[in-house]
This record gives sequence, structure tokens and C-alpha cells, in this order.
Amino acid sequence: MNDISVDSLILKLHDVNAVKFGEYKLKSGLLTPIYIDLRVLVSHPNLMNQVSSLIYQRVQEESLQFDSVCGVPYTALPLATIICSRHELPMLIRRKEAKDYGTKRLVEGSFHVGDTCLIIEDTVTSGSSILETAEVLHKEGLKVTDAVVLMDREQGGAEMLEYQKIILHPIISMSKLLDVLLAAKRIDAETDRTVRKFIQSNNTFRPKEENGSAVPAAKRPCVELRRGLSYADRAALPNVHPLASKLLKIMEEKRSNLCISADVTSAKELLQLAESLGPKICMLKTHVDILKDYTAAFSQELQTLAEKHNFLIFEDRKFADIGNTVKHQYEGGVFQISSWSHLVNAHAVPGPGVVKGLGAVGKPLGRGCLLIAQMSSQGSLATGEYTKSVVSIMAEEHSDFVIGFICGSEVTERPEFIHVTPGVQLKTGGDSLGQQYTTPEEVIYSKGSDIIIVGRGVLEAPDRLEAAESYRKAGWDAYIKSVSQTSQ
Ligand SMILES: O=c1ccn([C@@H]2O[C@H](COP(=O)(O)O)[C@@H](O)[C@H]2O)c(=O)[nH]1
Repeated sequence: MNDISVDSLILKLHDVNAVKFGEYKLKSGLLTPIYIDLRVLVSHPNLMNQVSSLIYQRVQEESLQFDSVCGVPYTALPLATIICSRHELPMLIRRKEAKDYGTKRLVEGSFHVGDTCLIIEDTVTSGSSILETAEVLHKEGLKVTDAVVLMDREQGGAEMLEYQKIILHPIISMSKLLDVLLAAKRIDAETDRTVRKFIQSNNTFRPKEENGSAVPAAKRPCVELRRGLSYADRAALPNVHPLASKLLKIMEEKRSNLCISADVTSAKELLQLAESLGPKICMLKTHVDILKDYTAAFSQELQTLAEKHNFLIFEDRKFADIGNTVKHQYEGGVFQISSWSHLVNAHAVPGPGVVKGLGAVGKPLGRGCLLIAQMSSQGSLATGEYTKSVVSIMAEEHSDFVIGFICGSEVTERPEFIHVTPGVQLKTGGDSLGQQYTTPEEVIYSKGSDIIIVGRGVLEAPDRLEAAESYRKAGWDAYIKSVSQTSQ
């Protein structure tokens, strides 16, 4: 990289007020002493050309291989256009919203499934804007391996992207920018110190140990660990139950923390749901006792679909009896739940016997259990001390079978337990029988849960597949936000 041109570019960016010092609010609400506003570039054609040349120079230096280029909307869009036009490279445009007429495409331009697309961005803080664009491209079957950015604020974006298997190639780093401005006496030593301190103390990505592995639980408070760790990190923890590990891996692979509650009364309709929504979900929840035509053949077909689309089956049976009775209910009767459902749930009211009874059947089969620690219904009695006891007496003591909780918010800091939350719709509200709804963002980002359960939000939508995709995206975006935390 030609240092002289980078230095002169930094000074020019400062001249045109693209680098501002003072007190500015980031997208996250955080106040920053430095703000990079590259939107002004469009008013300075000579700068647009210089920036485009430096980006392309970087692409060549790194010998990046790709089939097309996509600029993150909107600031990087004209930069990508100049580069693609000058060097005759195919370009793709990512729409921020799909049109409601015509093709309804989110990615404009010609491409083939499996093509690689290079992303261009103006500024990176946490990396979430690049990830959002990569996510849209992935959905179209495109691969994203690299992104070139003009300005890296050095707040964890590169690490976050690397974690998601995207290599970031920055032209200007925050440290370089400060070095140049200080040397040119554009800022004083105090400003330089303040900004560096802010950048250092506001890293959006949880650091890893030098050997690349996640910092072990014992070294940091669990709440940080759980919130900072990705699903993939948690899947690899030594004390995680194999079924929980499988579920977390599915979530990461399918970029989905959505569980559909298939509350329909016909087996045929349930299987149709599993077939059509299978690719969007990590788990399918059933209430087999509301089916009017349950057969053993149905459960066979459901298992085949679960394998085909890589999701887990969760029978929402809510066992709540003494150990001996739940053993029979789980294994026998008409439904023989243990033979086909990966997961079941149980109330803690009967005490540890309920988990022991279920475990006697489920453990040899590799099954798992979610304990009901809280409920989404109005006036639920599962609160306070009851919830705490579910965690400490019932779950922690039986973690060879209990893999997590049905709950509305984080009930434990231990990362090996999975939090699953029902009562989710895109808008808050409720039904006439006491159900209460919270949004995916609130559940995953604010309340710290892992999986959203959605029933009528999808089942009553005019287009169930489209609705499932909206919930998958909302849940996944909230998860990405919670692991990346801030973005300019
Ligand atoms: O506290 C709880 C526990 C379970 N559920 C179940 O989840 C679904 C929710 O369906 P919606 O249509 O999204 O309301 C349903 O099967 C419940 O039995 C719950 O809602 N709350």
C-alpha cells in the first residue's frame, strides 16, 4: 500500500469534514469522540476517484478472487460503481427493502448460485453492516469471503467478520488516522489520547485467547461469556450436552434461531409445514395430542423431514406428574413420544422425580429436556423463587438430561443451557386467552434468550414461508446484534 497517498487521503478527508471530533452518537446510542462521515465523499469527485483507486489497489495487492462486487448501501454503492465501471467488473446491487412489485428481488444484477461476491464498505465499527449485506447475498446462494473497507475503526469489526469467515481488508485504520492527524498537528495530544482510549475500551467483539480458543468460563463472569459467545462457541464447550451442541451447530449453520410451533390439527398439514418451513428453522415444536389423525407413520415421516432439513423435533408435552407416571407417558401410550421427539419439556412442580423419570427413558436414547422456568401467559405463577429453584435444584443437578429452559428472559448465566422463548410475534400484544407477545429483538437481544418459538405469527400469515423468513431474519439479526453490540 502506498503510504504517501494514504497519508494525503487522510488529510483530505479531514479537510472535507469526513472526520469529525466532538461528541457524536453512534447507531448503538454510544457517544463517540470521533465520527467518520464518508457520505460527504459524493460531493468531492477527486476524492471519490482517489478512494476508489486505493480500494482497487488493495484488491490487486491481496489477489482477491471474486465473480462480482457489491457495495454496502448506501455510501459504498457509488464507490463500487466507479471501481466496477473503470475495471469492467460485474457489479451487484443489494436493495435495502424488496420492491413490492415486479421481481421483488433483494439483489439486482446477474449471478450464478455458488459465485463469490466481494463486498466494499466505507466504514467498519462492529462489522454488522457488512454481515447484513453478506446475509442477503448468502440467501441468494452467493459466497462472501472478503470485504474491503476504506476506514476500520478498530473496534472489533475485523475479528467479528473473521469469526463469520469473512476477511476484512482495511485501507485506513483508526490508529493510522490518528497518527497522521497528530503528526500534521490537525489534532492535539489530548484529543489523540481521548480517542484512542475510547476505541480501546469500546471493542464490540469479545476477545479470544492467543491460541484462538474462547476464554474459558472460569476466567470471566458467565453472563459475559454467555452473551459474548456465539452459538458455535457454545456448541464446542466441553460441558455442553451433545443434543444442545447439535442444536447450537444447526442454528449457526442454518443462521436460524427460529422454532416454529406447528399447532395444527391435521397430520398432513403438519408434515406440509415441516417440508416447506424446514429450511428456515432450527427446531419444530409439536403438540401431537391436538392432531385428530395421529399415526406412527406420521412420526416416521416427521423424523425423515427433520433429517432432510436438519432441524430438531420438540414435543411440547409439558410433563407434570410423579416420575413413574411420566416415564410411561413419555415412552408408551398412543404417541410413544420418546421414540421420535429429540426434546420434551416438563414442569418443575413435582420436584426432581419428574426429571429422573423422564431421564430414565430419554437419556439412553440421547434425548434432552427443557424445564419450564417461566411462561408467556399473563398471571403465570412461574416467577421469582420458583424460577430460581427450577434452575438451581432441577436443571443444574440434572444437566446430563436437562439442556435448557422455556423462559421469557435469561434465567442462568451458564452458557451450556439453551434458553427457548414462546409468545413471540413481530408486534407486541396478546390474544384473548392470556397469551402475551414480545418481539424477536426484545427476546434475543434485550432478554438474552437463544431461540424464538413462533406459532400463530406464522400460521395465520397469508404467506407462511414469507412470514417464517421474516421471523428467521429478525431472530438472527437480533443475535448478530447481541454478539457484535455496536455499530456506527
Ligand atoms: O409459556 C409458554 C409455553 C409454551 N407455549 C406454547 O408455545 C406456542 C405459542 O404459540 P403462539 O401461536 O405463538 O401463541 C403454543 O404452542 C403454546 O402452547 C407458550 O405459548 N407459552
